[in-house]
Amino acid sequence: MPNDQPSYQPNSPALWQSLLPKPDASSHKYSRGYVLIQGGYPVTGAARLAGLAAARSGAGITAIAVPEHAFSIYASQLLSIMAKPYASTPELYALIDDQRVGAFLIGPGADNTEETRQTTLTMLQTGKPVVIDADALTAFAMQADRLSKAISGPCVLTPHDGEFQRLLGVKPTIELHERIQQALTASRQIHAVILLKGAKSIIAAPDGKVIVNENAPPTLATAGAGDVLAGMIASLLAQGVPALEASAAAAWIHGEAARLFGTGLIAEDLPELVPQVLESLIA
Ligand SMILES: NC(=O)C1=CN([C@@H]2O[C@H](COP(=O)(O)OP(=O)(O)OC[C@H]3O[C@@H](n4cnc5c(N)ncnc54)[C@H](OP(=O)(O)O)[C@@H]3O)[C@@H](O)[C@H]2O)[C@@H](O)CC1
Ligand SMILES: Nc1ncnc2c1ncn2[C@@H]1O[C@H](COP(=O)(O)OP(=O)(O)O)[C@@H](O)[C@H]1O
Repeated sequence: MPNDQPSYQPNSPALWQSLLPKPDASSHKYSRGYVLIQGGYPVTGAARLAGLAAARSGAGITAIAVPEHAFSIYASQLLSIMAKPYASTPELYALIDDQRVGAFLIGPGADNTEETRQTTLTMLQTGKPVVIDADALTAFAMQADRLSKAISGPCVLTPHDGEFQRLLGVKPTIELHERIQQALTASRQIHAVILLKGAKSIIAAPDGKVIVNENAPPTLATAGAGDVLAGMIASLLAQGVPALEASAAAAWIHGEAARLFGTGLIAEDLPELVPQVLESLIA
């Protein structure tokens, strides 16, 4: 009897370790990757967590585009990560137009608004890698076709079950093979890598490749862990790692950092442990 269950690979460093970026003597901060994150208001912690994660994952420059009225909130708690204020939509789009940006992240704390939708579409128009998470997924609830039409470059969507259901009108199941099929169908429909988060995260690419990440302790079920993961993926994309491998590597490293920390994990702890995990993988 033919086996029509979708095939997948368990996530392991062997799938992506050789692609991890290594700085050398010719590196400068821009050549190591510039991540631009959309920062929202009043939920400001999420983009900052993502920024920390992007920077600790090796991006040479991480910046958060912030509405001018929220600038002091962001800037007061950021040092190496830059808060870039904008007073108008054209000013925000000028930040997005910066040729040096290597990858974008939108969603953490962005709010479910028309502005979030338009900013996402503007990022996608650049053709550069874009990570779409959290509120930027919700902002396209039942409008996945609008996203798929706009995607022209590498793109990773990182829904949890609720966001997946809002975006596509399909409730993810628990059964692994059916869940893989759901992620794969979404990936083909949207033309993006889908990282469907959970205890076992499914990472599906439009070409049919699927990786399942099980390196994830349950302590990751904590506020902001997804924001950190999104920042890590954006960082690897900005450093030139392809979308499927960037997603798989980030998921594995994220889980490993959580495992190293152990009990009492909060999202802030994850970026701090990423360098230790990267060191063991790159050495
Ligand atoms: N430090 C910060 O600043 C932080 C800021 N954050 C930012 O907050 C913003 C919105 O966050 P949010 O928690 O309000 O929205 P969301 O996660 O969509 O939950 C809404 C509902 O969805 C459902 N649901 C179904 N499946 C689910 C699942 N697997 N995991 C979770 N939920 C699931 C569930 O409803 P239920 O199914 O239980 O009825 C749930 O009540 C967003 O911008 C984010 O970036 C956070 O990241 C935290 C740290
Ligand atoms: N029970 C669990 N076991 C392992 N990992 C989990 C579990 N629940 C959630 N995670 C992981 O934790 C992260 C939670 O992300 P998300 O739901 O977006 O949270 P937030 O919006 O608060 O950042 C994801 O990487 C997900 O895979």
